[in-house]
Amino acid sequence: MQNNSLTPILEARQVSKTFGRFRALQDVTTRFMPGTLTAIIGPNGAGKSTFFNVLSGAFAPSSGQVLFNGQDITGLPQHEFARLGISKSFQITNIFKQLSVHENVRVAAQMQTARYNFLRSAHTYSKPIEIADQVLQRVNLSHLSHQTSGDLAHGQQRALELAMALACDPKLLLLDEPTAGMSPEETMVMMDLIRDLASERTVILVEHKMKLIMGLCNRIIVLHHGEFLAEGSPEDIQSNAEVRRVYLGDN
Ligand SMILES: Nc1ncnc2c1ncn2[C@@H]1O[C@H](COP(=O)(O)OP(=O)(O)OP(=O)(O)O)[C@@H](O)[C@H]1O
Repeated sequence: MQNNSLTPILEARQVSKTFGRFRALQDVTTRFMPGTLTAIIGPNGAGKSTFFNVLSGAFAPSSGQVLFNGQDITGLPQHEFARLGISKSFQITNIFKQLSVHENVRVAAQMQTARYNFLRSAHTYSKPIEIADQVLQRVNLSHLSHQTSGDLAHGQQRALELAMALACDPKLLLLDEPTAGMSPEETMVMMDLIRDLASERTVILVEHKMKLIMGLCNRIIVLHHGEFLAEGSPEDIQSNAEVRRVYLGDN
């Protein structure tokens, strides 16, 4: 495995994904450098979620390769992605709604610590509690630690998902529409949090809210009909005529 600043932390090489005879992704090649905050955008049905799922290990690509720090991770099981340090935002349906906020994060943290502390039972019990305390503070949910998760407001549930992803201390964090369904106030809080998290790790997100993306990310990738269309800074993308035509509706 390589590990220098010129090695992409994640790379997709000619990645395609078919569902039956339908090709949802076609030969997508792109690189994600360490420390960058990248948004994947595109019109409805462009293949964003499919690409996100391939990058996070939820789907194996039908062809092509995914590399993490230069290591081929194509088709590895999801838990191997997590072990390498790739975490994705848990979907709300993955929250145990009957458990408390703290318990949910502890379960996520336990998956991480159990691997390293298999034979050290005392540490195995105390470490997840410590991690849960830290990440809940990080996402501003400490005051709701003992609340039943199902009773949280929508924005707080999304913050809890993020806390669960952070409990694994990922090197690469993948977020699928982190502000979906949030109020403008909740969106602002989440944006600040993502900006803060991105100062310490690589972040890739799929997001529909253009204003949010433009103010948050330093790189944008545009997909269209399952193909790579463009990449660049927010300014590059805003002024790209092809992107404006297919994505922003300019003629
Ligand atoms: N499991 C599946 N089986 C069949 N077709 C699928 C499946 N998942 C996605 N597709 C199709 O692949 C295409 C890309 O879907 P995808 O969800 O990746 O797009 P998207 O850019 O995330 O869209 P949206 O912005 O609407 O969420 C769509 O035409 C979709 O209908």
